[in-house]
Amino acid sequence: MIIVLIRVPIPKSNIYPIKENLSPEEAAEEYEQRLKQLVANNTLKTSPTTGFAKFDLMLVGMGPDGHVASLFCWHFQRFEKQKWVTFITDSPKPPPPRITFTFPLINSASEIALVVVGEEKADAVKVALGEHASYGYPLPVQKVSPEGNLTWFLDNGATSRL
Ligand SMILES: O=C1O[C@H](COP(=O)(O)O)[C@@H](O)[C@H](O)[C@H]1O
Repeated sequence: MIIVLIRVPIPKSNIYPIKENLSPEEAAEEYEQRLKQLVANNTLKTSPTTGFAKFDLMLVGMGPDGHVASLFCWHFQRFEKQKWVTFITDSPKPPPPRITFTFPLINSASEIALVVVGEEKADAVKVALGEHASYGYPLPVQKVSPEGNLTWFLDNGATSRL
C-alpha cells in the first residue's frame, strides 16, 4: 500500500499508518480514536444511517479463503457490531497480529472497489458471484455491502471458474 501511496499526490499528513509499537489491541483502539477525531473535526463524514465514519471510497482485496480486510471466516471479529477497528492475534495468513476495520465501518462507505487477482481466488469468487455456489457457510466477502455501489475488479484467473 505504501508503494501505491508514494505514487499519488496525497499529502503525507493525510496518511495514517498503524502504530506498530503498540499491542494489536492498543493499536486498534488508538486507530479508532484517530478516526473519531477526524469525524469530530469534520475531516471524515458520518453515515446518517449507521453513525459510523463514512469513507467516500474503500479499496478492498480478498484472500483465497474469501476473507476481506482481516476479517476471516472462523474468527469472531467478522461479527463485530460496535467497534470501528478491531484486532486479531491469530490470523491464519501471516502476520498473526493485525488490526482491521470492522464490517459496520467498511459497509458505511459510499463506494467499495473490490479488487481480486489470481486463479487461487477463483473458488471464492464463484461462491460470491456464481449462481448456486456455496461452501455451506457465508464467506466474509459476501458481507461486503456499501451504502452506495460495490464494483468488482477481477482478472482472468479470478473469473476462471465462473
Ligand atoms: O491478508 C490480506 O489478504 C487480502 C488479499 O491479499 P492479496 O495480496 O492476495 O490481494 C487483502 O485484501 C487483505 O487486505 C489482507 O489483510
